[in-house]
Amino acid sequence: MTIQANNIGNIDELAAEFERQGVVRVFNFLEQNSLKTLANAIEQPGHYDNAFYLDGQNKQASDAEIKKLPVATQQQLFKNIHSIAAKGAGFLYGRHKIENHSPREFKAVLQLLNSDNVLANIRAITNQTQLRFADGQATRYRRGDFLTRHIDNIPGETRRIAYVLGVTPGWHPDWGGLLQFFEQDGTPTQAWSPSFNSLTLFDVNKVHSVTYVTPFAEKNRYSVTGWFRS
Ligand SMILES: O=C(O)CCC(=O)C(=O)O
Ligand SMILES: [Fe+2]
Repeated sequence: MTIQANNIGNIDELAAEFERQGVVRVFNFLEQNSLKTLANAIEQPGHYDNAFYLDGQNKQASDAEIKKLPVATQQQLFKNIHSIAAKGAGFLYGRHKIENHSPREFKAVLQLLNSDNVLANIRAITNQTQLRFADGQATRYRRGDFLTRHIDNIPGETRRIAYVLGVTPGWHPDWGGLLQFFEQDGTPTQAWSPSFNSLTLFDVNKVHSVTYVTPFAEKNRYSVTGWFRS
């Protein structure tokens, strides 16, 4: 199976925008049939574990594993996740790291992002000539999910450019789930609604978050995210 991209558009304009603000969006990234195939696969609930931050560690547990816990323990778990989040650290969302055993639609999108053509375009847009490959994960943010402020540049890893491919049609910006950027001091700057079929690219040193998905969101926020690495 293959997933295909549309023509990426005017590289010089995209590069100028990236240079100006360290973030740029490519709209209408995937070809229509490929987009439908991916959107259909990404909504299947079985793919995801809940990723969250607790006791200073990144953890993962499926819905079934959480449901098996006594109700009081479940409540305490979310209380603990929230009390760390209140201090500005942490996250809760559904995550599926794309690996060999992943659904073929997920592998195909990662293959596209690693194709010579896409890699060359991303290098040209970001002026990062040393990019070698992309890793990826499918993510699902449900009501109550969030990812607090952070940067993606982790010591010891070779992440250079973060990407987010929006795979939810008809997202309402009042539902939350915005990709929010900040100044270093925490002042909010731009926020992007996770618009369908847009590929957002940003510098891994930019401070950002995914805002809380509100209790009245009528959909889940799905995307494929990851990093172009050197
Ligand atoms: O989903 C997004 O918009 C951004 C995700 C993100 O910042 C991350 O996974 O590090
Ligand atoms: Fe991030």
